[in-house]
Parts: sequence; C-alpha cells; structure tokens
Amino acid sequence: ASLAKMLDFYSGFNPSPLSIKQFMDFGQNACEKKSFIFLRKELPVRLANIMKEIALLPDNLLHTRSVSEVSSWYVKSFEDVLEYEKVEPTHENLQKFVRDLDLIRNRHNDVVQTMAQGVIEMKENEGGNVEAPTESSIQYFLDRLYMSRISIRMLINQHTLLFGSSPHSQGRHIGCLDPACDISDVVRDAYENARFLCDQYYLTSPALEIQQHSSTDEGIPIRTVYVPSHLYYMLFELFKNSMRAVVEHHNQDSCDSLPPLKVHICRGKEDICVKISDQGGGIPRSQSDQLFKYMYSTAPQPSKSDLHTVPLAGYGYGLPISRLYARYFHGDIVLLSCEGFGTDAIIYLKALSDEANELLPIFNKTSSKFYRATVPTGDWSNQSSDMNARQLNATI
Ligand SMILES: N#Cc1c[nH]c2ncccc12
Repeated sequence: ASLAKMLDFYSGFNPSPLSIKQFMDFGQNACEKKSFIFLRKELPVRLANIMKEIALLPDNLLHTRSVSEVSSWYVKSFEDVLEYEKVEPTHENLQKFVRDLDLIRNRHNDVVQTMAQGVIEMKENEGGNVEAPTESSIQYFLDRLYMSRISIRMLINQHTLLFGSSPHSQGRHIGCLDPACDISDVVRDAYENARFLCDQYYLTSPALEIQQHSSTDEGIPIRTVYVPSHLYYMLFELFKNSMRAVVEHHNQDSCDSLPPLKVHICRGKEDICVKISDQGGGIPRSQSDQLFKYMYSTAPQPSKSDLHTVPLAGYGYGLPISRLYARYFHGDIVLLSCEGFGTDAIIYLKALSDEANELLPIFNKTSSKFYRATVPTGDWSNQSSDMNARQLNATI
C-alpha cells in the first residue's frame, strides 16, 4: 500500500499513553516479544499522528530545506518500522528490530536544531516579520512535535535498554527509569555542572541551599519513580538561567557575596515540587511568557565559535523543551518572577506513578482546525482609545 494510505491508516488510531507505573510493571519482568508486538503498532501510530500535522504546517515553514529534511527522516523511520508489521517475532527479527530502533533514534538526534534552523529560514524568507497566526500555530505545532518526539524516544529507549546488548548494567534501573530517584542528588548534580559553566564564564557563581519538606516521611530524602535524565535536563536549564540572572544582576553593584540559590523539595499527596528561588532581579511579567516561545527564542544562533564562549547565552529552546519534559508525565514548569527582586522556578511532578501518564498529542479534526484558525478579535479592552478619553473629558 502507498505511504499516503499507510499514513491515513495509522493516523486513524489514537496513541496509547502509558503511565510510569505501567513502564515499571512491564519492565520488572519484561518480555521482548510482547514489547515488540506493542511497538510495531504503537510506533507507526505515534509517527503517523505527528507526520499528518507536519503536513499541515504553514507552507512558508513546511517548504524550507530544514523542515523538508526533518519530514524525510520521519518518512524513512515510518517505513523502517512498517517492515516489521507482519513478520514473525523470531530471535533474529527481534535482534534486527533493536538495531533498527537505534538507527531511528540516531536519525532523529538533530530534529530540534534543524527545526529551529527551519524557523530562521522562514523568518529570512518572510523578511523578518511573521504574522501572529503563524507564530501561534508554530508554537502549537512545535510543542506537539517535541512532545511526540520525547514519547517516541522514551519507547525506543525502554526497549533498547531492556533488550539491547547491555541489559545487565542497569542495577536497580528499569530502562531509563529509576524506581528510587533521589531528587536532591539530581539537584546537586545539575547545580554542580551549571556552576562549572558559570565559573568558567563569570569567574563566580551563587551557592546552593537545599531544604526538603515531606508531608509524610519528614527528614528522609524525597525519592520518586522518574526518568533522572529528564529531571536533570530541566534542573540544568533552570540553574543556568538562575545563575546568569544572579551574576549579571549583582555584578552591577559589585558586592562580593552573591545571594545563594535556595531549592525547596516538597512532597505532597498529589505533587512533588522542586522550587528554585533566586535573587537575580527577576523579569517583568510581559517578558516571562516570551521565555517559553520558540519564535522569541529563535535568535540566529551564535556562531559555533561563540557557543562555548557564551555558555549561558540566550535562552534557546531549553525552557520550552524543559516544560515539555515536565508536562510529558503530567507535571509542569512555572516561572513566578518579581521584577526588581528575583524569580521562583517551580518543577511540578506527579507524586503517584499511576497518575504520571504520558501526555500525547493526538492528530484529529480539532488539531487540524487549529492550523486554519484565525487570530480571534479582541474581546477585552486593552487601552482606552483617544476618542473614548476625549468623550469622557467632554462630559466632565
Ligand atoms: N528559567 C529561568 C530563570 C530563573 N531566573 C531567571 N531570571 C531571569 C530570567 C529567567 C530566569
């Protein structure tokens, strides 16, 4: 059957979200054949769902060289997985499947940078200004593309780690999941690495203070089932931004001691929170939303030579992608800034692994309509017009 027919068939199914508990239960006595049977259907479903959305992108983005290249990677990977649609789950087919999953994961390593390049190409083709509907549909699309990509890489990583060549170097880990992830350990790890970059560039860095608050077991380290590499990515990003704010805000008054970063790790009945509080001068409310925008963050990348000299330069895509990692298992990242003082960055995680379900984009009529949506006319007054002010004055 043609690619178009296979895309229509597989995009007709909704992706099946798995919870962290399901990943753990399956992984504890994992069966490679069952995993193979699940993935040879679920991977084409998730690939087809997002490929249908790629096709709905605004033409001025879809037809850039970079987006065409990303699209070709998805087509190739979709075809690669479909090779297994009807084969017998023999030992050699299972081994070949693991090798092909590794090839697929590596093929897509540069999707984020390549899409960012596509946005830059589009902006250049449009002479720099992009209309609001395009900006909002690009924000909507990229959030869904990267969330889909996070989920597909999670499925591939679990299968290749559980059944690949090094299954026994896992220790207590189940694939990329740690059943007893000590959150303060990951906080310290991310802090030390961000601090290294900060010291290299600014020759100084703020100290770290950690406090833990647990509504149940007071005094013992807060642990949860999670993907340490996801938590690390989020924390590393937030620490880089907090450190940059503190150092740049304080080198103006050149006081020698920088205010420390204060981290609170809290476990409630429903949420686990990691709050990073800095006294970095904060940002105005009008700007804090911009930090999560792909278009706003897509400044032409500093040249390769600059990248290592300005490690905390710009915000890049780190914040929007970090928020997707948090939202992937039904958590979130929120920035609460007080301009003139500092910022609280809060990572919310689900406390219960059976509530930590994958959050997956679904291609359907709703998502298709979004791409055709026009920007709604204003339905809240934002500032008084001259006429209104004149009429008001005239009546006084
Ligand atoms: N993420 C993050 C931030 C954490 N603190 C900040 N201060 C100014 C601007 C961004 C941030």
